[in-house]
Amino acid sequence: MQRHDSAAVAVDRLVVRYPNTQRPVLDIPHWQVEHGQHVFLYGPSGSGKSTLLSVLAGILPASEGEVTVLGQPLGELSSRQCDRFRARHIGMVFQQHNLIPYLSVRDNVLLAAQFADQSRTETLSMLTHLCERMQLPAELQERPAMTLSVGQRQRVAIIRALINRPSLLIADEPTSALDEENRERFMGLLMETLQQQGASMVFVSHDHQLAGHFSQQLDLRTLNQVEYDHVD
Ligand SMILES: Nc1ncnc2c1ncn2[C@@H]1O[C@H](COP(=O)(O)OP(=O)(O)OP(=O)(O)O)[C@@H](O)[C@H]1O
Repeated sequence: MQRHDSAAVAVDRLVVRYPNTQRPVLDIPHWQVEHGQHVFLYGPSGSGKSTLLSVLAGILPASEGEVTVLGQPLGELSSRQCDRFRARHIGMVFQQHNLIPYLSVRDNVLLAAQFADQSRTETLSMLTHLCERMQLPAELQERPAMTLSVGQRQRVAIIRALINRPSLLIADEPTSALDEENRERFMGLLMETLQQQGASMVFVSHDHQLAGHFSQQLDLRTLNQVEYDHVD
């Protein structure tokens, strides 16, 4: 099997079916994301965007084919190894940012950093640095996540995803709860931080106004050979 050590993501002959369903959701002959590339992935509701992100994150296994992330074929990992690989190398931000409401911002972030190879001191200094970059006042670190505004929580979710200096960031509609001004500011900060860290990103959104921030815009229908069910 061909290896793609030079790419951040490489997908070969990928087929994905959910359990108890015959028809695949994804059938992608080949797709590659280069290191440092930032991909804006779009497509109609039900076309398989979230499914593809789950496969890239190693949350959902490929039914057929090979998915290689940062040179590691995910199919070669046990589920425990896959969890560890994800925690160390992949940052994830979802629409539901899943912060633990009663834990402080700091503890929410430290929880995500527990699998990282960096020390607690390094993590805390990275947290301070990212709070500055994301324009979050330092005193917010002590506050329970539930006391933050939606925009602040979204920025904490990004900080949590970046705390382990991931090489790949996977984002599913992370800006959906933000107003236009906060969205633009959030995107600017995110892109700057990613560039600084040299990370790649696959970002799913329905909001085409954001597409200009990305090095590549990709309609999933051009990759996926499965006809999606129209629900719109
Ligand atoms: N757990 C599941 N079991 C069975 N089918 C599923 C499951 N999750 C998603 N699907 C189906 O897979 C297809 C793709 O869903 P997916 O959530 O990946 O689409 P999407 O492009 O992200 O949609 P949206 O833009 O609405 O979020 C849909 O037909 C959906 O019903």
